[in-house]
Amino acid sequence: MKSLSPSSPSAGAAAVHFDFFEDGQDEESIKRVPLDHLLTLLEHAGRKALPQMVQNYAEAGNPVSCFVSNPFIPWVSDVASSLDIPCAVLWIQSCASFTTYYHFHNKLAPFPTAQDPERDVVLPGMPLLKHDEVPSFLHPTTPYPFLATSILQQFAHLGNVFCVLMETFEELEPEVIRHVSTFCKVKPVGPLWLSARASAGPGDLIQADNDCVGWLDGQLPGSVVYISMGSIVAMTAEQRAEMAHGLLGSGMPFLWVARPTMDEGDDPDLGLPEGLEERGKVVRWAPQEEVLGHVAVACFVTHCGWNSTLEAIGAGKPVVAFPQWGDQVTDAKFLEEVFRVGVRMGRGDTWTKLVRREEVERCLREVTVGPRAEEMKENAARWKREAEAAVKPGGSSERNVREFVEEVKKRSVRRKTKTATL
Ligand SMILES: O=c1ccn([C@@H]2O[C@H](COP(=O)(O)OP(=O)(O)O[C@H]3O[C@H](CO)[C@@H](O)[C@H](O)[C@H]3O)[C@@H](O)[C@H]2O)c(=O)[nH]1
Repeated sequence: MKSLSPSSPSAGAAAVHFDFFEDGQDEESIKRVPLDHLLTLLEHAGRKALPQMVQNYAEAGNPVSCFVSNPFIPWVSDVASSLDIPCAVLWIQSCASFTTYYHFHNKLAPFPTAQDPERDVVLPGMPLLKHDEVPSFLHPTTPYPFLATSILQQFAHLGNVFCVLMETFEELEPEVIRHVSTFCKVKPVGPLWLSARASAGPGDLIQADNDCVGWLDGQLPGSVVYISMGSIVAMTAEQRAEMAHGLLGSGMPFLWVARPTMDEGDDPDLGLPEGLEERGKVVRWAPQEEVLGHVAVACFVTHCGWNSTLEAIGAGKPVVAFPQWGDQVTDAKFLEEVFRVGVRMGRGDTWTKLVRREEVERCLREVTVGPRAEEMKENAARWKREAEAAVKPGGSSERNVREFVEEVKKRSVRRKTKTATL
């Protein structure tokens, strides 16, 4: 990866400036590194690089006043402490997931175990979670225990951070936010994509296929299914075939973000049924926020990554929830049963299960036709209004961002005073 200096042109547009450090890997070798080892490599390189980057910024006249880490890089708070710079965390999943991980880490409630894998989980401020609604990395059968280890380290580092910024909003998860606030300084500041749009526009590292917006312009209002599985998950060839036939069976036009799996490499042939593209459009990366905001889109088939979940909420679109792993299974429950804007297509960790074409078709019909679909549409429209209000001046998230900035400023002044008196 190329390293950029503070004065280099940044990657990403508008409000967000991306900076990079060397991880010692080239583009080919990194593909062969297992995911758990990648996190270790990142930590190793990051612990060395961050102090140097901080110094570079100071020398360029832009001293760093605060670090904001995310749940996969908890070691950042150690670096911040060693430099005497305040550190916050941006928790980029739901508050429901946060409290679940917190209770698991601190052994505050019983969770499914190898001996009792189907145990329900009861937590304060939360609806009951069935065993397949708990973030799947915490389940004894997970093939990705190292991801749980990595996320849980965040909770061991909570004492190092002065605030947990959360990508959610108070009106969306009121009870659980209230409960978490009793043991942790949490500030819900989302949906961040809505506030970024209102300020200067988001940055995006991946080039989107913008033609698909022109294609959407030619479709009838409320007619199109949008399908996307986020930035990590790709459907297997078998699942792609079932999805394709389900879409054909539904009779609805569609915009589908489809990529080969890691095992398939960069092969451009996705093996989709012939004639499929007469009925819809398949792209490798879409400008998702714009797509979800488009009047032609009727519903969103999503893997329920938390960003996609909040983008659906903020755009007011009903969803077919197709969770794959981790927090997505919890998000799917909330989308269906708490926010009441969607139906679940398969339960729990669907990573290794196949969802058949009939089920795809049934879910698409359920979310777009009939009284239940109307109710979901109304709920989605209400959440859109709530999300927009949260980030407007005076809204709950906007107030929390302002309070956070004031706190950083105060801490910065205190640090300067301390340095001056030494
Ligand atoms: O064609 C596409 C596809 C996706 N996106 C964007 O990519 C992001 C995807 O994020 P998310 O929905 O959260 O999915 P993942 O990329 O899979 O996110 C990982 O990180 C999330 C936040 O921690 C977790 O909730 C997920 O489970 C985990 O898989 C969203 O902002 C989308 O708008 C695009 O812009 N264009």
